[in-house]
This record gives sequence, structure tokens and C-alpha cells, in this order.
Amino acid sequence: MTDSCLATKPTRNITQQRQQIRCQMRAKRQQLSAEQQQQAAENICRQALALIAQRNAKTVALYLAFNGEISTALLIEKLWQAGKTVCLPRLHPFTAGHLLFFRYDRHSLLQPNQFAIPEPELDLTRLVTKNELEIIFTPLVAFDRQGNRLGMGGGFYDRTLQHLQRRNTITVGLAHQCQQVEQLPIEHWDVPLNQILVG
Ligand SMILES: Nc1nc2c(c(=O)[nH]1)N(C=O)[C@@H](CNc1ccc(C(=O)N[C@@H](CCC(=O)O)C(=O)O)cc1)CN2
Ligand SMILES: Nc1ncnc2c1ncn2[C@@H]1O[C@H](COP(=O)(O)OP(=O)(O)OP(=O)(O)O)[C@@H](O)[C@H]1O
Repeated sequence: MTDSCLATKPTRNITQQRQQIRCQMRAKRQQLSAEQQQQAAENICRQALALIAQRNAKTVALYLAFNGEISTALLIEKLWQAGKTVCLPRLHPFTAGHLLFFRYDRHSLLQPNQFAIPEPELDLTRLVTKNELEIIFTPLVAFDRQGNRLGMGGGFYDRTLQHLQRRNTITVGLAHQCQQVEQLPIEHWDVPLNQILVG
């Protein structure tokens, strides 16, 4: 924990509690060594490939890591080699707080978004609808054993997952072990993940 995450008052509301967990967990994962990050990425790659094979999934959404998130670079490379369709999120150009997913291959051009995360170009010929995604792998800041997920605070994945609850897409968080908490303070819009892979 960093001192800057310490609360000044003993009782805090849910929003403040969530903000404090975000702050602590972001600090924790950024302190992981290069070796720990590498090991986590390899562990996640192995588990994710097994899950994709088990589900016989062809089209999956991933993310490009930033801020100490588990790297997906190795996994993406393996999926390309296996002929899978890999998609990445892009912030919606008009509808604030929403994501669009685009096919991502070796030749795709990426451009940094407002958070400096590289994202695919707005090329509608490469747009993949949420219903076409068989597995959505999400980044997260913290998780608990019930599958609750806390993200960066933009509500982007909550809005994405909201419409998938009655569909076949499975939602899988990718996390470092140090991101687990006993129980997350949840809000009514939070959508629990189907599964969380821990690296
Ligand atoms: N790798 C990755 N890609 C992703 C996400 C993610 O969590 N990880 N997102 C998941 O939703 C979306 C981006 N959401 C984000 C939300 C907030 C911040 C962030 O850095 N917020 C700053 C404030 C920055 C500002 O306001 O300009 C902060 O909290 O300090 C970054 C990404 C889409 N792509
Ligand atoms: N399904 C939704 N519809 C409308 N607003 C939503 C929805 N989900 C979340 N929000 C809004 O988004 C904001 C951020 O939500 P939250 O703190 O849960 O984000 P997060 O899960 O940490 O971020 P992310 O999903 O981007 O990683 C909240 O103010 C919330 O009201």
C-alpha cells in the first residue's frame, strides 16, 4: 500500500472504499518485478489457451496491458499462430463510456487513446459485435472470490458486460494474485465475471 492511498477518516462510503482499493491495487501491481510479470504472463497464457481450446472458441477479445496489468502479448501471438480472431477494445467515438471491439492482427495500426493505451483504428470493416465474441478477457484492478471485478473506474467493461448476461459469451478476468481482495464493495451496475484466471 502506498501512503497516498490511506484514508483520513475511519468510515467511508462505498465510492471512497472502491477508490482506495483501486489506489492500493494499482500500486501493488506496479511494484511487481519484471520476472514476476513475465511469469504471470506465461501462466495466464497457458490457462487462457486451455480455456479457449476447451470452449472451441474462434473469436476472443483481449486487451493491451498498461499500468502493471498482466501482459497479453505472448497469448495474442499464440492465438494468431493458431489462426484465432483476436479483438481489442477501442473507446467509442460518440457514446461516452462505451467500447467497440475491432479485429487485431499483425498488420493492424494502433493509435494511443486519451489514456495513452494503444487501440485499433476506427475501421468499420474490422468491427466485431459483442455477440460475435465468444470469450471476453478483461483487465481488472481488483477481484474477489465471487467473481466481482473492479476496474479503472470508467465503467467501460460494466457497460460492455451488461448486455451479455443472457448470452453465450463468457467473461474472464485476467489477474495477478496480489489483486485479490476478501470482498469487494459492489455497486448495482457491477456484472460479476464468469471466471477469473490468476497468473
Ligand atoms: N489495458 C486496458 N485497456 C482498457 C481498459 C483497461 O482497464 N485496461 N479499460 C477499462 O475500462 C478501458 C480504458 N479505461 C481506463 C479508465 C481510466 C484510466 C485512467 O488512467 N484513469 C486515470 C485518470 C486519467 C484521466 O482522467 O485522464 C486515473 O484513474 O488516474 C485508464 C483507462 C479500455 N481499455
Ligand atoms: N451499465 C452501466 N450503465 C450506465 N452507467 C454505468 C454502467 N456501469 C457503470 N456505470 C457508471 O460508470 C462509472 C464507473 O463504474 P465503475 O466504478 O464500476 O467502473 P470500473 O468497473 O472500475 O471500470 P471499467 O469497467 O472501465 O474497468 C460509475 O459512475 C457508474 O455509474
